[in-house]
Amino acid sequence: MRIYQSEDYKAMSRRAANIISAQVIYKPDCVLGLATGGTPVGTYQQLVDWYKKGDLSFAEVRSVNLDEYLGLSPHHEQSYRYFMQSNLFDHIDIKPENTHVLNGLAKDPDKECAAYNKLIQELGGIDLQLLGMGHNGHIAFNEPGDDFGLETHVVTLTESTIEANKRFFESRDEVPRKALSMGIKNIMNARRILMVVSGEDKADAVYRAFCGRVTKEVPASVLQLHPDVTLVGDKAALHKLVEAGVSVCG
Ligand SMILES: O=P(O)(O)OC[C@H]1O[C@](O)(CO)[C@@H](O)[C@@H]1O
Repeated sequence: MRIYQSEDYKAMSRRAANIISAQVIYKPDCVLGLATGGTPVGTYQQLVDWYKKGDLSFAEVRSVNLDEYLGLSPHHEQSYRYFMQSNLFDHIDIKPENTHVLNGLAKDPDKECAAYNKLIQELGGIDLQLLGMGHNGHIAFNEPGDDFGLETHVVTLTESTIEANKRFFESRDEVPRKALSMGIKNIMNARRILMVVSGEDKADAVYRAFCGRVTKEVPASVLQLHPDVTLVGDKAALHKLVEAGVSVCG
């Protein structure tokens, strides 16, 4: 596992974007696993910037997103499809038909999940999976206690995730209680993982994920078992790792 420590959020975002752009340059038709949440926004802005300068093209890239709220239409401003369109897809040359986000309005959510697993397989698997991490150590919407063997499935969000995500909605009541999410198994099957973390409020989760034992209670801890993980964080998010003596690259 490689850990890169950046001075601040901007530098962290630039470094993460560098790793993604290297993947796209190395394999122009790669399959990128993409994430939502506040943390990757700066990474997407940097990629858009490089695309606009003509340094990068996504014309052949295929993408699969980690998760989507159940019950939200793709046009809902808090849906993850909307997030991806407004933060990335609408500003680069990726072909719309090559972008895949779970359908939050699927009539049969279990069928939608099964079809998504098949899709990932048909695309040839994920080359590089971008991940953020929740304060309780969740990755995608895999909450503490979820089985590591699960593929894409319907999830009931924990109170802690609802609490963390209410900042995006008018009120707590509007936060959907369920979501569709890739499982830990899909994530672990990705050839490479890139996790981005930022801020003091993530320092504990980072420490528990990478210095603690591997446990379902901290879903991100499973990444200790993946052969190719890069963790990119700012000083505030990584300081507990550094204090524990874990070696990081500057
Ligand atoms: O980057 P943020 O906004 O802290 O979110 C962390 C995690 O929470 C989620 O947004 C889901 O709650 C994930 O998609 C993300 O990885």
